[in-house]
Amino acid sequence: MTSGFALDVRNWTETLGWQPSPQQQQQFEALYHGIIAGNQRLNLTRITDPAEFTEKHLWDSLYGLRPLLTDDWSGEIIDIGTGGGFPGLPAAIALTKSRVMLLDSTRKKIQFLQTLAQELGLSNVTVAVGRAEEWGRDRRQRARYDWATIRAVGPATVCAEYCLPLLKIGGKAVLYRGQWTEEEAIALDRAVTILGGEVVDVSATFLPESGAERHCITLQKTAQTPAAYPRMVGLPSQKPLG
Ligand SMILES: C[S@@+](CC[C@H](N)C(=O)[O-])C[C@H]1O[C@@H](n2cnc3c(N)ncnc32)[C@H](O)[C@@H]1O
Repeated sequence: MTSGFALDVRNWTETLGWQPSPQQQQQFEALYHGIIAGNQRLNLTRITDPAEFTEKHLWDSLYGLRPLLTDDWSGEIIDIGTGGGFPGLPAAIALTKSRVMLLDSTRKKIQFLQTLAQELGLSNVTVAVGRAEEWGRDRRQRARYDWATIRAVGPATVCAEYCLPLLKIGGKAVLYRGQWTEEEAIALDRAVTILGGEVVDVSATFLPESGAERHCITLQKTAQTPAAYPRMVGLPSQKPLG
């Protein structure tokens, strides 16, 4: 399709238990080129090298969704603060039966992602401009999603306040983190207890090429989130729970 992009997915079966089909490989490649083109006018990513993109955007996005990759999973995911479409777009490519909502507060990024999703032939993607705090209070969105993903949007306690109100009871949220400290774990436990959830998994790994440290923190919603949450726009990050 394009030159200069070598999608090296040799170890994906070993590390993810999953391999992309030829069509999915083409979509990943087209995603790379779309992001690089968009980067010229939007600040989407500092990662432009193809191998680094494969590891830090594609593999990293899918690592947090490993439990879904082994199934013919057909639920609804919301990617909160999706930015350039991560982890949401790799998720939509890999999970062909899922529906993926890409939410971001920056209109121009969302307009770009809408066009990109169409170019990639992703009919399972919907996009929206909005703040997670407002969406969590919107009756049409609250308690609607099976899974939420959130990467590089804020402290874990803030991410929990953005994600849990949007999940159905039993739904899960994956918080993508780099390092993970005891202090963060304690604060997150307190926050999720307030929000009607619990931490069900903390998975530490290293990126397969660079060896950079990653943690995926999985939350599960176990009860209705109290009506007071999420708090008004800006408050979760100004006064984090926990
Ligand atoms: C650093 S970028 C991360 C983008 C992407 N998730 C990734 O990992 O590459 C953070 C994004 O979150 C969005 N964002 C921050 N706070 C938000 C909120 N409360 N609601 C919706 N989007 C938010 C910003 O507009 C920005 O695009």
